Amino acid sequence: MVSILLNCMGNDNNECIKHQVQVKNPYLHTMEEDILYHFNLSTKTHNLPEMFGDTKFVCVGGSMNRMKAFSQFIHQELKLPGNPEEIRDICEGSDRYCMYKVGPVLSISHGMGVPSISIMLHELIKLLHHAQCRDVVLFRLGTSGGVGLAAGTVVITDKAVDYSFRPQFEQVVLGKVITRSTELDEGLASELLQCSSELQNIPAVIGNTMCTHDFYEGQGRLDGALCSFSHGEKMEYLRKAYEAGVRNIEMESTVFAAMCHVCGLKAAVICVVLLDRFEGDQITSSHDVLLEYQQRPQILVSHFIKKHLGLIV
Ligand SMILES: O=P(O)(O)O[C@H]1O[C@H](CO)[C@@H](O)[C@H]1O
Ligand SMILES: O=c1cc[nH]c(=O)[nH]1
Repeated sequence: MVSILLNCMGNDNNECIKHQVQVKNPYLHTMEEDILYHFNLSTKTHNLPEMFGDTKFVCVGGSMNRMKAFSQFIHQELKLPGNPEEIRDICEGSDRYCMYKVGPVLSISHGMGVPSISIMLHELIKLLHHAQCRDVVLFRLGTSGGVGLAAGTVVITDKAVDYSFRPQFEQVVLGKVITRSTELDEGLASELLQCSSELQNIPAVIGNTMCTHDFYEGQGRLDGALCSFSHGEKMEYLRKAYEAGVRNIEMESTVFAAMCHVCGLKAAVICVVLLDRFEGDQITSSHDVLLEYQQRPQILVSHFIKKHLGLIV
């Protein structure tokens, strides 16, 4: 990454443009202003290149509090000047998402489920494009249900798969289904696994992640307000998922992988497991244990970032 950065400081303009964040929308450049409505930012009212141009790592996760805590954590990890308690929410004018910038790291919340993260990603990718960012890596830092894995294990996603264990994301566009690949960067996943082996207390595996559109029936839970299947049918589905290489279940990975893939962005999904779904449905660990678990993907990615910034050899 450092060598690419150096290239972009020189005169090779084509090389620079090649590494800039791309959008796949021919209409975008014809617009006089682009309002990123859910971020409360706009190309006319904000100097996006100045605010975000040096961004290299974007970390996203469901909860606003988690992503605020991550920004404070990474601020300390990178030993940046200033008080981490005073990091400002760039999206404070909107109550949809929160966004914090800490040196080259952007930390953003995306809410729960595909529609919520998808809206955020449209605006995030446009933001990175307008800001002329280059060589950006995206990480989803999440929580998940494990499939044959103990609580606390971190799953680095190999393939993000749908309810039928297919590595694809289906989007309805103008009444028709468009299917997009959910391929993630293999090298990045391996590098993250290597990072986990350099850390204490971050048990990690690479496996497939199943993305569902619901936490309860959609993930085969028997404890929702509705349940239309038996315990045996649930176990059979989980067994089939396990055989297909699925090691965890969450609710955003396929659209995250698909949108990053289409736009040529390097991306990884790193989710900690909160329970083993073969053993139950309810999340019974204490608040403190869950808090420690959800810090694990953050510690892993912080280690990766520090290595890439040359802060650890
Ligand atoms: O912990 P986050 O990032 O929110 O991810 C997981 O947790 C939520 C469900 O509790 C879903 O959004 C799922 O994907
Ligand atoms: O079981 C779980 C736990 C967290 N998030 C999910 O989507 N499922």
